Amino acid sequence: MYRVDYEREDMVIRVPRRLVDAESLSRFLGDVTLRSLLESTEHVETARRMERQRRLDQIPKGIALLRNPDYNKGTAFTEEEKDALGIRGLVPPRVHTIQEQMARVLENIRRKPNDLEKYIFLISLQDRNKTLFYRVLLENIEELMPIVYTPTVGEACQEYGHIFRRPRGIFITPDDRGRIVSLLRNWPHKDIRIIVVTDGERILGLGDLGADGMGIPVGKLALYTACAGIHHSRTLPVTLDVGTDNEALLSDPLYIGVRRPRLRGEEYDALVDEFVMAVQHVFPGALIQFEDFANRNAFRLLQRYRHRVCCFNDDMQGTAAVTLAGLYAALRLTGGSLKDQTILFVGAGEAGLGAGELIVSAMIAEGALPEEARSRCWFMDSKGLIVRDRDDLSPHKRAFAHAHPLVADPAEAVASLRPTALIGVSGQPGVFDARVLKAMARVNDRPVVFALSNPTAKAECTAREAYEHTDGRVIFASGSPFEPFEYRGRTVRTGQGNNVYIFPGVGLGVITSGARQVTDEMFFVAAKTLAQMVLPEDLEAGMIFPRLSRIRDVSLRIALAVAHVAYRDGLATVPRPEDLEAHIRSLVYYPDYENYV
Ligand SMILES: NC(=O)C1=CN([C@@H]2O[C@H](COP(=O)(O)OP(=O)(O)OC[C@H]3O[C@@H](n4cnc5c(N)ncnc54)[C@H](O)[C@@H]3O)[C@@H](O)[C@H]2O)C=CC1
Ligand SMILES: CC(=O)C(=O)O
Ligand SMILES: [Mg+2]
Repeated sequence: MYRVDYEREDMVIRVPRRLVDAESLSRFLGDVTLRSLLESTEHVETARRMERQRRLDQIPKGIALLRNPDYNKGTAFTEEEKDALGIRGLVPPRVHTIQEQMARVLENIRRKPNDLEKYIFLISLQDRNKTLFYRVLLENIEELMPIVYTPTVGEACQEYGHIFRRPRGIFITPDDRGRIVSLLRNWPHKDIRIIVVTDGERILGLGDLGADGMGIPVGKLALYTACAGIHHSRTLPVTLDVGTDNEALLSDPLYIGVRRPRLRGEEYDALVDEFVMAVQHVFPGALIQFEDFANRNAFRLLQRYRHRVCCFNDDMQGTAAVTLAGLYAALRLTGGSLKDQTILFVGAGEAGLGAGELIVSAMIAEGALPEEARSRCWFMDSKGLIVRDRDDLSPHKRAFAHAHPLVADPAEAVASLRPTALIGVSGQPGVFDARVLKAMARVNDRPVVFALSNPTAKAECTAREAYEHTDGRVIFASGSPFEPFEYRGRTVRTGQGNNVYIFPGVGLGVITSGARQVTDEMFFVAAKTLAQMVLPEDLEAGMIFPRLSRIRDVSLRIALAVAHVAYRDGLATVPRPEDLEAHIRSLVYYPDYENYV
């Protein structure tokens, strides 16, 4: 009897010994791909040959191979492959290594006149050769993340219709009601584990970009692969194109989306509901990440689905975890405990309130009473401080309304509340002006200031401003990266407080354990793990997050912590492997060329 290990790592099938010849074995196996034979007798060679032939049969041949980004290797096909796959003469004679190809890619990128051109080049590479795209991204993550992700992805979304080359992901419109299952079935890959979905209404801090927001799910999923090693064929970007209220887009002849005002109310909810249920049907158990929905829908959708399906909202929960991690790391510099901090959020939306709730739980875990914990988190929105006397507060905001006079000026709020940490999630550039920063420096030895709004142009202040107006005493992080700069004779390198440190690892932990739900506890352990991974030398240099070059390790550790929670809390559906870490490691994809012959 053979023990056969299939592509679905959790499946072992017993093959009866009577299936001695390749043909009957092949019939028995159907179209499942045989990955390796672990135990066998005299038929190992036959089965291996059969597997090689089956693999070769799957691979497109001739010019179709060079046009297929899943299989294309560009100039890296071997001499044997050129003959076996019918491409001799269709590629140049010289065979390059992937390292040589990466050098060419980097030379091209660095030659581009601006970041948008770099984005176009990189996305075109993703269209031609995915292995090379992900390898270059992985090995040059510090240089290239600002291109495929914030800030450049924001500019790319603003120009999406104008720079459009090839479609990517699935677009679902109101006209698709009743047929979303069939749209999902059109996707070429069948084993989807992670879906990032947006309706484009709040793309970063840039507002309603309609269907052009597709750049965000595409970018986030590229990071799932680069940062956590989740194979790209298991990911799916989705845009619910429900129209846009952005007049400039509606009148732009090159806009790619449906030209209609945004769908609202029951019809909107019904479309989202059909989508979520269609995912359960076509890709059962896939993790759905809600991304960049506007405030008015985000809270409601998370509430509706978080206990029913495997999903989370990245802007609320992912951002919450990275913010909490930043605070924990800052405490390693300032001393003291979280429950004794006073935190002022400027911005009381998805990101701010999500972070507030997680911080309250973390303070309670340290022994604070719930009311005590809440009283340490203060919020400002566009109308000023969130206080008890206001009668315009949503229930989410009211949970943080404390007794205080209404103050509209953040500098005044800082002077009055004396926060130890100031967190910007308002999407309003310049809100942390010299007065605000100086006020923070007056009431703290080491003021903690996070300007988390994206993209860079929306940051509440720049890294340099934060240093200059606090005599260099600030502990700073920003949602989008700032270049290192010279300050009083030393090079300051600040950290990026962005949910990219969280969602890839959480996703990896969830899909490897087969978690049925994504819980707040998972984000809590993700935050703790992330903060622990900040090295003393990072802190020394001014960084309260690990260098991005360590992101794969960070994601792996977070995945492990998240999977532990899934097993401990009875949420896992994959049997617990003996060695969880080895199991997760074995599933991590490293982009390298496969030998086809
Ligand atoms: N660094 C990161 O990982 C993340 C950053 N963000 C960024 O955070 C920003 C906000 O995102 P969401 O919370 O989802 O948006 P949201 O629309 O839900 O909330 C924005 C909040 O800012 C408030 N606000 C507007 N103008 C203000 C002003 N002048 N003063 C004080 N408050 C003001 C609004 O009243 C609202 O409460 C965006 O720029 C987004 O890119 C969001 C998620 C993750
Ligand atoms: C980073 C992110 O998710 C945002 O700015 O929306
Ligand atoms: Mg987002």
